[in-house]
Amino acid sequence: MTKTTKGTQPTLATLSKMEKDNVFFYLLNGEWSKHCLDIIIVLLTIELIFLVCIGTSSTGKVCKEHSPCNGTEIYTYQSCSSEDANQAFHAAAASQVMWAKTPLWKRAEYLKQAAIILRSHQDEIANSLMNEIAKNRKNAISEVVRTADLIEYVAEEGMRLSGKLMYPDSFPGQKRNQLCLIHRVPLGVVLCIPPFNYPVNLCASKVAPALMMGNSVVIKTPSHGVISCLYLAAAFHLAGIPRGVVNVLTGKGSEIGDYLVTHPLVNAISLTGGTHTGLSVSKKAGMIPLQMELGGKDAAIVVCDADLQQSISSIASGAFSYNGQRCTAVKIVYVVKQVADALVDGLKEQVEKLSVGSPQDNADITPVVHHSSADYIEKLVQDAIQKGAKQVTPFKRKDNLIWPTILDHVDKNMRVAWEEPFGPLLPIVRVDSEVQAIEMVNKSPMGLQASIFSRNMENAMFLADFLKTGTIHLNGQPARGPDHFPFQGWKDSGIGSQGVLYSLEAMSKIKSIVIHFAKETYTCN
Ligand SMILES: NC(=O)c1ccc[n+]([C@@H]2O[C@H](COP(=O)([O-])OP(=O)(O)OC[C@H]3O[C@@H](n4cnc5c(N)ncnc54)[C@H](O)[C@@H]3O)[C@@H](O)[C@H]2O)c1
Repeated sequence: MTKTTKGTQPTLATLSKMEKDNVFFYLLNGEWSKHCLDIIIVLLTIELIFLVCIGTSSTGKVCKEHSPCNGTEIYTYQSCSSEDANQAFHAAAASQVMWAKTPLWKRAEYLKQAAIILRSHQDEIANSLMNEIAKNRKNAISEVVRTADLIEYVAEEGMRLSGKLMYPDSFPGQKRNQLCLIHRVPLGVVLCIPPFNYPVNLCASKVAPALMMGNSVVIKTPSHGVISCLYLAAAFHLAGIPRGVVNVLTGKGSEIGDYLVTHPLVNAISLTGGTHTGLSVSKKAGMIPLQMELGGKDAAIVVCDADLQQSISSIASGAFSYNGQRCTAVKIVYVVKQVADALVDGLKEQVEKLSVGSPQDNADITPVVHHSSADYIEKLVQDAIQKGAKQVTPFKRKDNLIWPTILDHVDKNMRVAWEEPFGPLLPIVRVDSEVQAIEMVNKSPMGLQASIFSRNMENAMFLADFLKTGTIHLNGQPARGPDHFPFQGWKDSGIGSQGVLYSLEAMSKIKSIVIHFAKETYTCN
C-alpha cells in the first residue's frame, strides 16, 4: 500500500506508472474496499479530500487484455464481482443526493477541469489507445482532444438548460389560474457502458452529461480499452469530483453485465455497443430510461449525377478510417450501374494508397481489435467470393491485420450485404436505380446513418425523405460528429438521441409543480 504525502498533487503520470508496471485494477470511488487495497492516492484539494481506491476484486479473479498487434498480454485487470458492483452502486446512490445539490456552475467547473487534465495528458492516453485498441497515433490524439472539447461543451450547454413555465390558457377552455413550473431533475445513478472503439470519447459522452445534470455514474469499462477508459475516470477524479460520484468497474460484460443492468440501484443505462448486446440489455433492464447507440450498416448511395471525385474520397475515408471499426463507417455502397465502373476504379486507386501497419507508425490501416473479429471478417469475404463477388483489392491477412478490401458485384444473397463487418471491408452493390438502393437500405434491420451523393439537392432531399435511418448525409460521409449534432439510431441501431443537448435532456427527467390560484392572474404591462 502506498500513499502520496498530504498536499502533493498526483497526476495521471501515477496511473501511467502503474500501467507500465502492469498493475491496473479498478477504481472504486465509493466505500473503502475491505479486501487488499493495493494503492491509495489521497488527493488534497482546497475544499475536500478525495479518495481514489484502486483495489482488487473480492473474487481475486483477473482478466487479461492482449495486444491487437502481436497478441501479447499487455494488461491484467480485475474481474469485478457482484459484491464489488454493490459497493459501487451504493456509493453512487449515496453521493448522488449531495452531488445534485452542488450548484450548476460548480459542476461545470469540475467538468472543465477534467477537460484540462485530459488535454494535458493526451500523449499518455493516446499511447494507451494505441496499445489497447491499435488506434493510430493521429486518431488516438484526436479522440482525447475531441473528448476534452466535448466535456467543455457539455459544461457550457448544461449551464443554459433550465426549466420553463407554462400557463394553462393556451389550451381550449382554460383560464390563466394555474402556473406550471417545469424542472429538469437528475435520474439518479446512471450505468454507463462504452464500447471498445472509443473507450475515452464514448465514455465521456455519457458521463459528462450525466454528471452535469446531477447524476452519479457507474462506468463498466469495455474489455478492450480498459486502461484508456480508466484514464478518463481518473481525469474526473483528479478534477476534484467528490468521492462516490464517479465509479468504475472492470470485467467482462458477458460475465457481470446481467447483474449490472438489472441492479435495483440503477436508474438509467446509457450503452454503446453491438446491436445484439443492446437488444439483450434492453429486454432485461426493466422500466428505466435507456439510451442506446448500437450497430450500423451505413450505406453510401451514389446516383448518376454524383460528383464522383467527392463520392470516392468520402467513401474511402468513411469506410476505412480506423479500419472501419466505427459505428458510422460506410459499410456498404449502392451505386447505379451507369457510374459503377468509374466509382469502383476511383475507390481502388484511393484505397491502394492507404498504408498498412502498426499504430505507432501512424499507419492508416492497423490490426483489428481481436483475432475473432479478423476471423469473422474473413468468413464474410469467403462467403461473398463463393457466391460471386469480385475482389477489387485482394483480401490479405496477417494475424489481426487485414489489408483494406473492396468487394464488387455483391448481392443480397451474401452475408456481407446485411452484416456489420466492423473491419476494413467495403462491399459494393450495383443497382438499376436509386429506388432499388433505397429499398435495400430500408430492408436492413439497422438504421443508423446513410449518405446520398448527388449534385441535384432537390432529388437528394426527396430520396432522403424515404430513408429509414436516424441521420442522412447529403454529399458527405456518415459521422457521429460534430458532437453537438443529434445522433440517433433507428430500428435496431438504438434508442434515444445523443449529441450534447440531447444527452443532457436524456440524463434528466421532468418534474412539474403546478400552483393553483383562486383568481386568474394575467400579468399587466
Ligand atoms: N451507434 C453508435 O453510436 C456506436 C458507436 C460505437 C460503436 N458502436 C457499435 O459497437 C459495436 C462494437 O463495440 P463492442 O465490440 O465493444 O460492442 P459490444 O456490444 O461487444 O460491447 C459493448 C459494451 O457492452 C458491454 N457488454 C457486453 N455484453 C454485455 C451484457 N450482457 N450486459 C452489459 N454489458 C455488456 C461490453 O463489455 C462493452 O463495454 C459495433 O456493433 C458498433 O457498431 C455503435
